[in-house]
Amino acid sequence: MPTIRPLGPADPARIASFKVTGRIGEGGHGVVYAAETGSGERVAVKVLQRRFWEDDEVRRAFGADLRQAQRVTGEHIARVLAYGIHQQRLYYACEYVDGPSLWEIVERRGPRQADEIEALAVATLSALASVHAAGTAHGGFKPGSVLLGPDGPRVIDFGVGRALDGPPTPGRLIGTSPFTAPEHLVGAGPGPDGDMFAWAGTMVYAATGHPPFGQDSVPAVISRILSETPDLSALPGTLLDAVTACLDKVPARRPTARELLARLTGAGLTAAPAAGWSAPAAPPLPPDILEPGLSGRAVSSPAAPDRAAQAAPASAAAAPSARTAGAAAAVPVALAAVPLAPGPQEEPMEVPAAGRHGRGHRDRTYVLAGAALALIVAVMVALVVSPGDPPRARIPGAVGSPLPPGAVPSAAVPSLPETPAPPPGATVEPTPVPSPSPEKPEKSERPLPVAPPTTTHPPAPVLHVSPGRVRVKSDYDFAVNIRLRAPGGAVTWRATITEGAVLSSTRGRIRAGSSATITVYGTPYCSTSKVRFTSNGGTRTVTIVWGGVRC
Ligand SMILES: Nc1ncnc2c1ncn2[C@@H]1O[C@H](COP(=O)(O)OP(=O)(O)OP(=O)(O)O)[C@@H](O)[C@H]1O
Repeated sequence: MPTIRPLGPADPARIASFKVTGRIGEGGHGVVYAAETGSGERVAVKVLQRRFWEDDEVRRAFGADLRQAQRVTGEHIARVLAYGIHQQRLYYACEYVDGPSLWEIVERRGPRQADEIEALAVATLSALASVHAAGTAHGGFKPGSVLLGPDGPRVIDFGVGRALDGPPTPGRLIGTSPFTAPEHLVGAGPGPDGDMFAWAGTMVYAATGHPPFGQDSVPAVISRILSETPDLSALPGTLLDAVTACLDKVPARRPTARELLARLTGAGLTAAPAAGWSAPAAPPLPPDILEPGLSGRAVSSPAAPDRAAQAAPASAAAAPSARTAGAAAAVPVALAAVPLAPGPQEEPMEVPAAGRHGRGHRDRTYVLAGAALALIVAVMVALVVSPGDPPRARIPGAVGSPLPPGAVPSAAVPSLPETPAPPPGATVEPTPVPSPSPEKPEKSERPLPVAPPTTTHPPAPVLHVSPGRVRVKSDYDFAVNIRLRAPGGAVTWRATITEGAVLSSTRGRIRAGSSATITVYGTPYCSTSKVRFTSNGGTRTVTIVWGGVRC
């Protein structure tokens, strides 16, 4: 089972509606936390690095791809439960799988036995078939994407790789894993065919402990992916044809997950190994052991106890097999621009310009579709503001367009209610009266009239709440600014929000006569978020109805 470490000072206590309970690990894209839902169910929440949130293109793709991923269900899937934005970071929550990844288990215990690999093949093909049937692709399948839970393998992170790799541009390589399909190396976007290539590589990894095309240096691995046939002799014979077919350099010639699944189950293979899943616990790996990536660094592997006993061929170690090595020289791909020692795994690698297709086309489609959806969505968003308890006033989402009939009732924008009387405990202090100074003799001997002592009320604190215009950047990316004002005395406020959105800040103090603005980031469709402000200037509730085309 994954080791859950305590949270550090920089870790969040909550992510949207999830209560964060510990830190599971950190990958190339972000940090994975253990968390709980309101009903105490354990989930894994991955919070991506901030650079992804900052990239408009990635944010848009993330929303579109995760929405599709949310529809994927299946026995061997860790379902995506929610996704959104948390403190300027993209996150997604998925089912927690109580087990190590295939990568961790192979690093610890060495290559897997034939029956386990066969079961792994069936389970992961079943998962990929579900992903592809939902109209999406995994986009980053690798040994780290397969978690070995107590009830069998579960595939995680589907759809995410597509979003995060970004669109192909001349000179930028898509995919940074040694399991990447050749077409991605020359600019095509991730898709089901690429998943099949990565699936085959993952099976080779399970059987040998090494990616099929090695992991020694970036140019060498790219070169082999593009032109060589790996050594598959360690695979169980039952999988040889399937894996060979999936490693075809021509994407269209690879079988689909569904076809392969039918073929393998037809031949009697099942998703359960003969001895059953042992759900082996993998102790945490030392920090210097990284998951195989085209990082330019070889993965150092500790001498695992049962590894030596496995018959992993020496030639299948980090270097390619003898059978594949010779062909590398013949590859006509100019790799001069590829850095030999690239930075972190996530950095895009430079390759000679390639054609723009695949993801580029998909992205353009998303942009257009997103714009159209955004327009539709924009007119279906409504805000409701109330001064604490109902009845609430309903106002349209101020997007400048009439709402479609039946979507959200339109109404005039009401003026926001004031908090009436000052709080009963307000102190009233007398205004100090200057006493005549003995050092300064008065010109007149007649005593000046002394004003009777006065008392003034300091301005009573009152909180005004004004939701602004709903900003719809894409069919996924909604935000509402809420302006808080303190026209009377200083106001100290706290905000809480129900599920489905994230606040830019949850507490603050506004000086008398000043204002502050907070942002509510909305994520899912068809839900309602309530932001409740409690303060010494009254309680206010803003109800946001996130409309959408699928409501
Ligand atoms: N749903 C989950 N349930 C339990 N553990 C998980 C889940 N998802 C990820 N983990 C664990 O969290 C840790 C970090 O996972 P992560 O996916 O970030 O690693 P990675 O594959 O190296 O990253 P990346 O895909 O970003 O390069 C791993 O130990 C992984 O097994």
